[in-house]
This record gives sequence, C-alpha cells and structure tokens, in this order.
Amino acid sequence: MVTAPSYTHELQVAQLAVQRATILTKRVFHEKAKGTVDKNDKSPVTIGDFGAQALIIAALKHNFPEDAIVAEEEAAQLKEDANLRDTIWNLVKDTKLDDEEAEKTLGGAIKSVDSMLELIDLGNSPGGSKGRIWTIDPIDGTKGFLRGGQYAVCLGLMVDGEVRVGVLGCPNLPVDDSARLTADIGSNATDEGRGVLFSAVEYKGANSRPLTTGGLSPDSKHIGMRPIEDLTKATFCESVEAGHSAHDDQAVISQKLGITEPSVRMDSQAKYGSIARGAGDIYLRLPVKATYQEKIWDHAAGDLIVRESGGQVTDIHGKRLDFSIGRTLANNKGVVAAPLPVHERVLKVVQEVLKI
Ligand SMILES: Nc1ncnc2c1ncn2[C@@H]1O[C@H](COP(=O)(O)O)[C@@H](OP(=O)(O)O)[C@H]1O
Ligand SMILES: [Mg+2]
Ligand SMILES: [Mg+2]
Ligand SMILES: [Mg+2]
Repeated sequence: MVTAPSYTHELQVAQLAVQRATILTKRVFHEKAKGTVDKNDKSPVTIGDFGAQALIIAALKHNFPEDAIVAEEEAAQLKEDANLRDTIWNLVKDTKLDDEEAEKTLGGAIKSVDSMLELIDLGNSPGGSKGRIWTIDPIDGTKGFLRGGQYAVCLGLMVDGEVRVGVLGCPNLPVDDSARLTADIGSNATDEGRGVLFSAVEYKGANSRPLTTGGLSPDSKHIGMRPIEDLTKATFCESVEAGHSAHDDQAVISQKLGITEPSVRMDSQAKYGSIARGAGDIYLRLPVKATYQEKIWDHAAGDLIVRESGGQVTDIHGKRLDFSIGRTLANNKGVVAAPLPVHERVLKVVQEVLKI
C-alpha cells in the first residue's frame, strides 16, 4: 500500500511562519492607526507586504534551503527607497514568536538589512510542474487590510504541480468556527475574539486553530463545509472589489439558485477559509476582464483547504485550478467553489448565465 506523505515538518514550519508574519502585519496596522507609520494610503500595506514576505522566506530557507519560492513581491522598490527599507527593517528585525522553541524552528531573526532584501527576492521562481515550490501572498486583500477588514497571509507548498500543504492566517476573522458570516465581516476592526489559522494537507483534511503569538496551540480542530442540500439557504461570498469579480453576474446566479440572502463581501482568501469551515457556503469569482490571469498565490492555500473540507474548486469551465504552469493560473478562468454535492448544480447555473 502506498501511503500519502504526511508533510508534518512542512505543515509545522508553514503554520509557524504564517503565524509570525501576522504578528508583523498586525503591528503595522496598529502603528498605522496610532500614526507612527505614514498614513499615506499605500505605505502601510507596502511595509506589511515586504516585512511579512521577508519573515516567511527566512523561515522557509532555514528549513528547506533547496525549495523554490513564488512570492508576490520583489525588493526593487526598496532598494531605491532607504526610508521605506529602514522602516520595514525596524519592524522585521524584532518580530518574533513568543515561544522560543517555535522561534528556533523558524531559524530566529534575520541577520541584516541586506539579507532581508536578498530574502525578499528569493521569491522570484517562475513556478512550474516539477519539484517543490512554495507560494506566498504576504498580504492578500490589501484593500481589506487598509480598511481594518479581512486580509490573509497565505502560504502553499506545491509538489510536482499539485498543492500539498496550505496555510491561511486570517487575523480579522472570528476565532469561532461556528460563527456564520455576516454582512459586516468585511469592515470589522476589533481584535476581540478574532484571528484564525487554517491549514490543510493533501488527503489529511483541514483544520483551524486560534492565531496566537506563541507556538503551536494544542486546540487545533478539524473543519468541514456545511452539508447543504437546499441552496436557497446558502450563503455566498464574493470580493469587495468589483474589479476582481463580476458582482452583476454573481447576483444573477445567486438569484437563479434561489439564494435569498444578499452576498457577503469580503477581501482575500478569508473567503476560502470561511466556506471551508461552513461559515459560508459558496465562493464565486467570475472574470471581469477576459485577459486577467489569476495569480497562484491568490488561490493555492485556499483551493486545498476547501477541497480538504469537502468542497470542490473549479474555474468557470469546470476545470480544477492548474497550479503547474507558472506564476499564474493561465489555464483557468474565474473560480467556482462550493460543497462537493452541490458544485455541479452551481457550475451549471454559472455557465447558463455566462452563456458558455
Ligand atoms: N482584475 C483582477 N481580477 C481578479 N483578481 C485581481 C484583479 N486585479 C488584482 N487581483 C487580485 O485580487 C486579489 C485580492 O482578491 P480579493 O478581491 O478576493 O480580495 C489581489 O491580491 P492582493 O491584495 O494580494 O494584491 C490581486 O492579486
Ligand atoms: Mg493576493
Ligand atoms: Mg498580496
Ligand atoms: Mg497585490
């Protein structure tokens, strides 16, 4: 009998690395609120993006020096902007997990500002179908992050083109897995009762646990999608940004499915995590611009977490997302994610409405 690899070490490093990165993103957000980082619209997210990416890559390089990395950001902008670079370095150099053992697992602090820049640029792999490739979105849902709404720190491991491990850190989602999505989820800014870390390993199911500042917490729980036969009772979620998915088509589809509640709008892969634990049911991301290619870091972790929770994730043509062809999902258009038993019904209505 062939048993599936357990990826135990990979999962542990990925969880701790994401956890540590969210300490940094939360610091950036709170320091923005206090006015200690520039309030200029772009800068807090830039600081958070580069800082989180540097910390995650440092942890991966320490543990898996041979692995390739596809990450969203590159350091070019930092090399020209000494102020920005120093602000980021000041945050990165002393962001660490409370638990010393856990911090040691990640390799401890980055040594210098120059090594931080080098680390950021190690995320430049072209991706592909061979070998071990990590993919990082240091802050997914940049608009949500700035608003105090939803964002996610995302990390996935692909081996030979298939996602095998996925981790999503969602600092602004409720810890409580049983809390249904509400309309204000995209704008809530309190820290109370919030912060969840989702993870999945291929063939091993998906889990959630509270996002802490320490090591691995023992209260990891198995998650699953809500069994739903009656689609009229489904909750469907979509991007806040109208430019990222076609709100008008999605509204028609929702109506045709008989869904009575309005859509829940929220940024980032927190949508995948939310449907995976049954807080919502369906996630639609229908293309607005025919030429846009979705990025692998926007989907890898969420795709696995939903599939391991009893869901199906395809594009609008019913094809599984193909992570094996580079930095983008060039073989796919849009995303349709739903519980496995109803996915085909949802897809059929998507295709009717899009006339494909
Ligand atoms: N025209 C477009 N269509 C779909 N996705 C887009 C897009 N332009 C940008 N994006 C991606 O949408 C992501 C956010 O998704 P969502 O709307 O679900 O929050 C962005 O991630 P970042 O915020 O990491 O840049 C970005 O990569
Ligand atoms: Mg993103
Ligand atoms: Mg991003
Ligand atoms: Mg971006």
